[in-house]
Amino acid sequence: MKVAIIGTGNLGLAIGKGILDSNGASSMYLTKRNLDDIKEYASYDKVVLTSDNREAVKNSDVLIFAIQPRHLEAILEDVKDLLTANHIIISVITGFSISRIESIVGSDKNIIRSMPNTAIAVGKSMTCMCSNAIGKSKIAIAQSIFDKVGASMVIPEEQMQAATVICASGIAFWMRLIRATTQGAIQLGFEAKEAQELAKHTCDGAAGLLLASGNHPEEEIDRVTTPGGCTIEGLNEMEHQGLSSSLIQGIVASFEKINQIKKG
Ligand SMILES: NC(=O)C1=CN([C@@H]2O[C@H](COP(=O)(O)OP(=O)(O)OC[C@H]3O[C@@H](n4cnc5c(N)ncnc54)[C@H](OP(=O)(O)O)[C@@H]3O)[C@@H](O)[C@H]2O)C=CC1
Ligand SMILES: O=C(O)[C@@H]1CCC=N1
Repeated sequence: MKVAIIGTGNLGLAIGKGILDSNGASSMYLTKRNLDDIKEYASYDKVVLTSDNREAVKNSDVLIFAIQPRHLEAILEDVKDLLTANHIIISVITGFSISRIESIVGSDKNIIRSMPNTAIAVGKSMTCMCSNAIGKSKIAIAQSIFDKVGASMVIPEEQMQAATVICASGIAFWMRLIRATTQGAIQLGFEAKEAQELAKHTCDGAAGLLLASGNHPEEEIDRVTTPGGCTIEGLNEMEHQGLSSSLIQGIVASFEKINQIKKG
């Protein structure tokens, strides 16, 4: 698979790294205007660095657009005469609809809108995606790329905003929970570094238990809560202080904001 990342910034580089680490591409073009930021990748066998998006499109089958929303239209206009029915066009751009992309490049192109998260850099992204009518036949190819760097799910386009909040912003939400746990551990007497290790690995273990067993979180909670013990005491106090409620309200606020941004 010949892959091009158009716009190798924070997310584009994370995707590129994830695909390279998983041997998911036979060649990879990385584009941006200022190549100094990614010059360390020049020494990779399969990688070509260029500021010429047209060169990248000509030499690749899978095109992953990871620029800021305000740049997409001009870049698509610039390359659209090179796009063919064989290209798989993947946009990771927040809030940019498939119909808007079709209006620039045509509805006869395979267009996939996907929302990975930054854990793609370590092979653990939860990536949601949807496609236009013609792109449905290629979505399995896109999934095979993103499954190498985590898990993927095909969803209707109407759910992409919600998926952005849960999976992309979700990385930030989970980081805050890990930070708060770290602060708690420091208050209980651990050194900051130790506290962070304890919080990170416990979080990883909790998610790992659910992924491996398919159990509901409450089932795993039941296994740790000794009647009259310290776990239920802590859990109930967290709920008295509104833990679940504040998380749900935060998620809903984030969703309302993303919909406002879309309308704006
Ligand atoms: N799923 C997620 O977790 C997240 C998704 N996003 C979405 O991903 C997209 C990218 O976000 P992010 O990586 O944070 O943004 P960045 O600004 O870090 O990256 C965009 C890159 O595009 C490059 N660029 C700009 N113009 C061009 C051009 N004409 N040709 C080629 N490259 C160009 C810029 O480099 P240079 O200036 O050198 O050209 C820059 O490095 C956004 O649209 C955002 O909506 C964002 C954050 C999180
Ligand atoms: O914060 C944001 O608006 C973007 C979308 C998802 C992650 N970052």
